[in-house]
Parts: sequence; structure tokens; C-alpha cells
Amino acid sequence: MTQTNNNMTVNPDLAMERAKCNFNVLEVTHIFDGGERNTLQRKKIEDVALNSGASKDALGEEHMSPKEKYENAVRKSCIYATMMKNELAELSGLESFGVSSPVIRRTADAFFKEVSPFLLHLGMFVPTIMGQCTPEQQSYWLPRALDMQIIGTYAQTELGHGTFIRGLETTATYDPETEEFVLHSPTLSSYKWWAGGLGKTVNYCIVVAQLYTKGECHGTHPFIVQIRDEDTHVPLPGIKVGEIGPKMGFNTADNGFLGFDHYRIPREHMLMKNAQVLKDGTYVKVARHGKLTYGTMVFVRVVLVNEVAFNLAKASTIAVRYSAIRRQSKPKPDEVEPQILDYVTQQHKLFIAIATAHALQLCSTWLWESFSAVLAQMKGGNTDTLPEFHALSSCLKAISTSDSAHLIEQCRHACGGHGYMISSGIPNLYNFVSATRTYEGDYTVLLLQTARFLVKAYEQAEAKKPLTPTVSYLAHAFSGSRATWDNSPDGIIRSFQALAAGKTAVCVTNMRKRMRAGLSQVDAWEMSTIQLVAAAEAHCRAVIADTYRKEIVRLTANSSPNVKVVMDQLTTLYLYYWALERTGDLLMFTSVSQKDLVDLQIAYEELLLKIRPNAVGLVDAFDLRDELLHSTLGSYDGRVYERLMEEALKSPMNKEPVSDAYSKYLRPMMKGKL
Ligand SMILES: CCCCCCCC/C=C\CCCCCCCCCCCCC/C=C/C(=O)SCCNC(=O)CCNC(=O)[C@H](O)C(C)(C)COP(=O)(O)OP(=O)(O)OC[C@H]1O[C@@H](n2cnc3c(N)ncnc32)[C@H](O)[C@@H]1OP(=O)(O)O
Ligand SMILES: Cc1cc2nc3c(=O)[nH]c(=O)nc-3n(C[C@H](O)[C@H](O)[C@H](O)COP(=O)(O)OP(=O)(O)OC[C@H]3O[C@@H](n4cnc5c(N)ncnc54)[C@H](O)[C@@H]3O)c2cc1C
Repeated sequence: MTQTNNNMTVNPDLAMERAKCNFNVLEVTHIFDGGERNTLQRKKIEDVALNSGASKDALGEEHMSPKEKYENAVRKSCIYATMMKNELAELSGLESFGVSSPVIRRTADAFFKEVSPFLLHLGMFVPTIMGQCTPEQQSYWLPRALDMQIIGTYAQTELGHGTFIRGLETTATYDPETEEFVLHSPTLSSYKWWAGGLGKTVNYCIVVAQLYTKGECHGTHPFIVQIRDEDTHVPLPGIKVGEIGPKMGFNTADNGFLGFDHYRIPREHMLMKNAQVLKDGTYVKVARHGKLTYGTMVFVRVVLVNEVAFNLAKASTIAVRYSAIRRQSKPKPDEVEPQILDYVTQQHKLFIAIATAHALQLCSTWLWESFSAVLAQMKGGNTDTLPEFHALSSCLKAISTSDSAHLIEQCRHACGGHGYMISSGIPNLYNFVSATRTYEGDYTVLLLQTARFLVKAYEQAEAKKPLTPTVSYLAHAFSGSRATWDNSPDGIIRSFQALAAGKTAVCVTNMRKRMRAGLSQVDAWEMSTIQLVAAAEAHCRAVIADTYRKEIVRLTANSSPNVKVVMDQLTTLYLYYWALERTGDLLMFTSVSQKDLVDLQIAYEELLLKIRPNAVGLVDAFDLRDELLHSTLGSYDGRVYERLMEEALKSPMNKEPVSDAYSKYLRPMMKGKL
């Protein structure tokens, strides 16, 4: 049944799929990685980090108790952190390890089926030191944090407030007598809640608190706070800290709670890049823009687009490979059972996941470059591009995390019953990615931030004022006629822009009507929020479609003909899919006819068939090592049934022929002696 390929025994259906693939897989890997150089560097990092076998567990994480799981995750985090400080730092070209390398972050996934308790240290504590400290503060804290002499987290959310940062209750009151801030948690709802690593791992954290000085509140500001002894790790007096308990995912991240009882920290521990408190208690605002203290969140939102693209690539790899080896049903009685990948409905579930992973990956690179440009301008004191970037990063974070979570779940559906096994790898991916829709700004809340920007941009367009690049399409919103439908890629993208413009126009019109009818501006806004969220979503889809298309055209300019074809097919599939998902909107805001939509559906179905022979090649091109997939269903060799059985046999339940539960409960009940 099986055949050997590069010394590996490969399932024959997978081998057949690979033989059928008509494009150069490595070329597509380079596109996904952002160039051949990046692929080579990634592979080197993976070789060093993974070939030693240090990422492997003798017993699967899923069979450990919560305490064992946590301790194992700390053990492996320390191994990985040491690698990052030594051999990996050099390989990734970083002067000091960590913060800018998504490859290092992704490689870490081989070590953790859930997440590392150090994630917040590297993902938010270090970036906050880099983004919110003065140069003097940074020169003190950054080397210690990068060297992991101290480990930190980001404690902003409280029991009572996560979204509404201005509503946080923790106070930091300046005492000029001692030149200290007094941190205090005045209520139960003011307890910090959720910060990753806080429960047991970290000894420092960034605490966001309401700053009071000279009797006046100046709003929320970040402070660096020691919470545990650097030697004994015992919580310091005045600190109440612990772990918050089991969650859907993140169970190796010891998310924690934290309360302060008049806990004192030195004045210098306020992060003073954007605002300062002088020795006498005078408050000095330094930043030109009021929201710069939200900078770490913006950074993580940008990173998350890349993060979810990677996780979606993993889920689609698992589901497509499994669908190639799985045979089920007999539509043609004289033929063998087909691979489930041959069912068009299966292709409909899966190919959009592959295309979305590409779309989000390319958008994330583009977003990162835009972010770097905004940061460079801000260094020169210019914050003009920040509002547009905040609107953009907010909607991309919301839509990328939401789409990825939905599509990962769809990949699970595509794997039938076996997809429900933890060993398939998909449940852990889903649990991780579904949290990204909530944290770092909930989906609805972030889309409403984008909507705020869209409405302002619409009013500018109405007044014939200049528009920023991502909303320049709004200038055409006042032609009075519906956008002309045309099913070319550019035509579909123009239609998506017309939807976003049309929906924004409807929101503005309705809000104005409501205000004329007597509602306040706030109430008129509130009553329109369902439509505002829809407008922001439409805007984001137009941005993703436009960016994906432009980037793929640019990146395949010198590709071989078949790579160009398959990349074009995927992009077109993405556009057709979303046009068909939004037929009602297209009928409202463009000239599309019923016949156009029927034709589009046929074209979409034909496209699925064209992509079908290359499906396994496309997921192979993500080049995800088995160690990263953690999957019985998705491994490169396709030995699915063998792996499922091997994993089942590892279950501690199979250690004894008869369970203790038999003599304790079953037998007495069956014998009528309970
Ligand atoms: C070593 C072992 C292995 C380790 C393995 C790791 C290896 C690592 C290797 C490398 C590391 C690389 C890095 C890896 C990173 C990996 C990923 C990181 C994952 C981290 C996991 C994170 C876990 C979760 C953390 C959190 O959730 S932290 C808490 C986040 N909280 C939020 O996001 C709260 C959301 N709320 C808000 O943002 C705001 O409150 C608000 C909703 C925006 C409203 O704010 P408010 O002040 O009330 O403003 P408004 O009145 O609404 O608006 C006024 C005005 O301001 C504008 N505005 C708002 N925000 C911003 C902004 N951010 N920037 C600019 N402008 C902003 C807004 O638009 C308004 O403008 P206008 O008045 O002009 O309309
Ligand atoms: C796994 C995980 C890890 C986390 N890690 C950290 C961490 O390390 N550090 C940290 O500080 N925080 C962390 N968080 C907290 C996270 O940032 C918050 O949970 C998140 O920002 C959402 O805030 P909330 O929980 O207050 O939700 P809420 O704001 O209470 O949201 C509940 C519902 O109300 C809706 N809603 C709220 N406000 C509005 C509004 N204005 N308009 C319309 N609808 C609204 C939301 O859309 C949502 O549906 C983590 C959370 C999770 C799940």
C-alpha cells in the first residue's frame, strides 16, 4: 500500500498527488516566505532548533495534568530561550534575540502545542520597553529583559474592563515626599486579569494604571513593576498574584491575576517616553498624539495578521493532505471510493483556506512595511499617518483573526470525526486562533474604530477634500450611479470598494436622519453600529483583495509560467469566493445581474477543478515541518491511520486492561449492589 520517497514511506495517494503537481513547489515557498533568502534562513533556523529533538515530549502534552503541562512548557521555554540567545540569535541576524523575528516565533511552535509562558515577555513586555521608555530607561531595562535576567508580561486588562482602557481602575498616585508611585487596586473589578505568564512565571510586568499627581487624574499610563523577588520568586509584600484557571486554550501560558495594596515603586518606573512626572509631581506631556501609549497593542495587532496566516496555513495543510488520503462513499458503483478531495464541496471548504493563508500572509508583509513607515515618520515628530494606520491595523486584525478562526474550524469539518481528535492538531489551532479574535481588541470594537475613520473620510470626500490612500476609492462614492459590474479581478476589486463606499454612505445617511429625528450624535452612532461594522468589514475586504492581487502580480513577475497560473487561480478564487458570499450587497451597490451571478458561480466551480490537481502541492509549498504541525492527519508521509492508532495506544487509559472504575462503580451497579 505504501511507497518509499526520500527514505520515507509515503501514502500512495499522497505520492500520486505530488507526482501530479504541475508547478515548482519551491518557487511558491519562496513567494510565501517573501523571497528565497528568507526561505534559506528559515530552514537553517528550523534545522538548528528542531534537529536536536529538544522540542519533543516523551508523553504528549494532552496526557499531562495542568501542573505538569505548565512545568513542561517552562522547561522547554528555557531550552528554547537559551537557543535563542546563542545559536539562533546569530542565524536570524539579530543582534539580540527575539522581538523582530516571526521565524523564531514560528519555530517555537514545535516546542509548544499550546503556547509558551514566555510569549508575553517577548510579544509585549520587551516591545513596550522598546516603544514606551526614554533612552535612559531603555538602556537599563532592555538588556536585562533581552537576556532574560528578568521575565515580564503586559498587565492592562482588569476583571471589570478590557476593551474600555480609559475605564481601568488601578491607580498610580505620585507621592513627591518619597518620589514614588503608590499602586493600588481599589475594587475587586480593578484586579488585573488575563496577563500571560503572570500566574507563576514572571517577576516583572508592565502595569497600565490611572496616573494621579497633584490631585489630578491624567488618564492611563504604563509602569514597569517588580512583583516577585528576583532570587526566591516569592510575591513581594503588597502584591496579590495568582493564576486564573483552565481556559479553552492557552493552558500552558499561566494567565494570571494581580492586585496591589498601596504598593510603592520608584518614580523612574513610570515609562516616560510619551509623558513624564517630574520629581515635584508636575505632569509633562511629551507625545504629540494622545494615543501613543497604545503603541504596543498596535504592534501586536500587526504581528497577529501574520500569526493567523501561519496557523491557517497549518490547518489547511493538515486538512488537504488528509483529504488526499481519505477515501469515502461510492458515487460511481464500478469505481473505487474517491479521495474526499475529489468532492467539489470539499474543495469549496478547503481551497479558500489556502487562498486566505496566502492573502493574509502577503497583507501582513505589506502591513508591516506600512507600520515601519509610520514609525519612521513618528520618529521625525510627524503623527499624521497614525489615524489611517490605526484604522487599517484594527480592521485587518479583526478580519484576519475572524476569517482564520472560521476557516480553521472549516478545516476541522473537512476532516470529519478524526479532525475532532486533539492529535489531529486542529483543535489546538482553533483554540489559539479563536482567542486572537478577542484579545488585543475584540472584533466588533476594532471594526468600530475603523468605521469611525471611514465616516470621517466619507465626510472629507463629500467636501472634496484629499483622502488618504486606503480610502481614496471613497472619492467615487458620489457619482450617483451604481458601480459597473465586471468579473475581471480588477472589476471585482472595484465592486468591493463600491460596497464599502455604499455601506458607509448608508451609515452616514441613517445617522443624519436619526439626528434630524432628535437622537444625539452618540445615540445615532449607536443605532447604526450594525451597519458601521458591516461597512468596516467591507472596507477591509476591499483592502485585502486589492493588496493580495497587487502583491501577487508583483511577486510573480519573474515566476515560471505554471507558478504564475496557479497563483493567479488562487487569487481569482479568493475574489470569486467573496463576491459570491456577498451577492446581496453586490445587487444593492453594483450593476451586477442575476445572470452575472449565475455565471460567476459556474466560473468559481470550474476554478476549483483547475486547482484540484495542485492542491497537495500548494500546501506542501507552505513547507511546514511535521514538528510544527503536531498532527496525525497532516504529516508529510500521510500515514494517518498508523499515527492515529499509535497515538491512541499512548493514552494512559490503555495502560491497564481493566479500569479501576469497573470494580468501583460498573460492577456494583451491574450486579445491583450500588
Ligand atoms: C523563549 C521561549 C519561546 C518563546 C516563544 C516566543 C518566541 C518569540 C520570538 C519572537 C517574538 C516576536 C514577537 C512575537 C509576537 C507574537 C504575537 C504576540 C501575541 C501576544 C499575545 C497577546 C495576548 C493578549 C494580550 C492583550 O490582549 S493585551 C490587552 C489588549 N487590549 C486591547 O486591545 C484593548 C482594546 N481597546 C482599545 O484599544 C481602546 O480602548 C479603544 C477601543 C481603541 C478605545 O480607546 P479610547 O481611548 O476610548 O479611544 P476612543 O475614544 O474610542 O477614540 C479616541 C480617538 O483615539 C483614536 N485611537 C484609539 N486607539 C488608537 C491607537 N491605538 N492609535 C491611534 N489612535 C487611536 C481613535 O481612532 C479616536 O480617534 P478620533 O477621535 O480621531 O476618531
Ligand atoms: C487568551 C487571552 C489572553 C489575554 N492576554 C492578555 C494579556 O496578556 N494582557 C492583557 O492585558 N489582557 C489580555 N487579555 C485580555 C483581552 O485583551 C481582553 O479580553 C479583550 O481586549 C476584550 O476585552 P473584554 O474581555 O473586556 O471584553 P468586553 O469588552 O467585555 O467584550 C464583551 C462583548 O461586548 C462587546 N463590546 C464591548 N464594548 C463594546 C462597544 N463599545 N461597542 C460594541 N460592543 C462592545 C464586545 O464586542 C464583546 O462582544 C487576554 C485575553 C485572552 C482571551
